Amino acid sequence: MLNAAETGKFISAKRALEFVQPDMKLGLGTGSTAAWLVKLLADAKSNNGLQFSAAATSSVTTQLAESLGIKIHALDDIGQLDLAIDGADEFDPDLNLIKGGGGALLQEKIVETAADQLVIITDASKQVQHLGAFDLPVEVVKFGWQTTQRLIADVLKTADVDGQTITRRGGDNPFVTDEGHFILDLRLKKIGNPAALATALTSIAGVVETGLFLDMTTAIVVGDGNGLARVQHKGSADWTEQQYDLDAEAALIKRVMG
Ligand SMILES: O=C[C@H](O)[C@H](O)[C@H](O)COP(=O)(O)O
Repeated sequence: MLNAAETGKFISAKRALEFVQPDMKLGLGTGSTAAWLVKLLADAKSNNGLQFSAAATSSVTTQLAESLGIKIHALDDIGQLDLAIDGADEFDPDLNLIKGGGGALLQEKIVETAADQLVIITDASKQVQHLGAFDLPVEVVKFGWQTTQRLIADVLKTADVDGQTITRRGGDNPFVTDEGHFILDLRLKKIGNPAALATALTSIAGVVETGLFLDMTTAIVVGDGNGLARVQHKGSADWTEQQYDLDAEAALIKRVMG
């Protein structure tokens, strides 16, 4: 019923549900993998009585969650979160990430730095040895954005990084984030020192945030198309594995797909 990629996303979201305890305050991520989580949480709420409160990382996730009966609270009302669960565009062996492929990096970083745990749900295609194969999203304010773009190019030159800066489009116009900013995607291929690059970029006044999520992940869940979920916790080299029976999951998949 689902292709291998979607099955992997479903499996990682399903495995991540095991991190959720009753009455937790949750941060809900953005993207196609996080959408599975939102659907599974809505199902657990209505069919198993799971109680939780939630803040969201984007208008898209807010809309999806509320359409499924999950009330979304303002982050400032809900306060410190117990757990945030989100997807990623890339992860490295230290569980550092590139995020923002969907343009939600700023709200994601605000929500996820306010969470005691960050669980990343993903699949093996996102695993890299060095970050940077995925273009690095950088959120910039509209005012003077082309000047900011030039200053970013200078930073790359100074750091001896051979990179291009591409303005993200949304149709004929630049893509606009939930916070009213633009996104510049940096085509770097390989980021030698992610922490130094993040510091250099965010020292430019027009840069709001980067898609480098460093030292934030507490656990990563990697799902695959055969129903295998692998989990690694920060600071451990070990993976634990759990095999799901896809035939047994078929009814749940059908139910949450609506
Ligand atoms: O801005 C978007 C987010 O950072 C997403 O979590 C990321 O792009 C991964 O999305 P997906 O699960 O659709 O691959």
